[in-house]
Amino acid sequence: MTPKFPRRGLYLITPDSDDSDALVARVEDELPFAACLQYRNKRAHGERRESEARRLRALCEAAGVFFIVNDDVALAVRVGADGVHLGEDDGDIAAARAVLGPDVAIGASCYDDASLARTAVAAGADYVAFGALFPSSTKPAARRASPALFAEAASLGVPRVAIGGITPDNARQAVAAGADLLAVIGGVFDTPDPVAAARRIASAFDPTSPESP
Ligand SMILES: Cc1ncc(COP(=O)(O)OP(=O)(O)O)c(N)n1
Ligand SMILES: Cc1nc(C(=O)O)sc1CCOP(=O)(O)O
Ligand SMILES: [Mg+2]
Repeated sequence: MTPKFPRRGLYLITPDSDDSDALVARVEDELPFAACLQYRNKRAHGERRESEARRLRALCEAAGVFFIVNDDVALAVRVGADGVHLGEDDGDIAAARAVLGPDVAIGASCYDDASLARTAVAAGADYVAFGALFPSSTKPAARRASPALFAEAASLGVPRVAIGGITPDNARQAVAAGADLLAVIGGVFDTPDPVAAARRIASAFDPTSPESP
């Protein structure tokens, strides 16, 4: 049975990489702290992209982590992903739903715009993402999203993902604004200790967990 998209937690996204083995090894270490993993490698194409997606799909299956493919509905189908993430240039949500059927999750980038989120949910999206919440070194030109968007989108009834510049130090701010999941690349993978960073971001959802220095 296809798992349901998680309601809360760390939504890890793979960093760009030219080395498949290194990419898979890096992700494996942080998976225990993730509710969800998105395969996003803008440097991989064709067979390498498919092979990386298959390897990560298998790791997620074993770890019980929800697996999402970025941008590419056909690749998501080929590797049996649990979901696909679509941005403004990645095709129509209703068309993706028609291909994927009811059980594969669709996530939608909504940038800084609550009306995009309403349209996406009406078209069949299972979660919405707003960003960039903080300045992002991965995507420095990303337009900035107001923290107020998360409250505005609460009535949509789907998980709200925050993305862009999230780090262990600002993760609690994003959760306090109403984000249900925190999507992170650099705040985990560009740190000296990615496992510790992933653990700290995951702990932002636990109000009883003391903030570590
Ligand atoms: C969870 C999540 N949110 C937003 C994005 C960005 O999607 P998009 O605007 O299509 O940009 P690219 O990631 O394709 O460069 C995302 N991937 N994941
Ligand atoms: C891929 C992406 N999309 C964004 C958006 O705002 O839609 S920000 C972003 C980059 C996320 O990486 P980092 O965690 O390193 O900032
Ligand atoms: Mg995209």
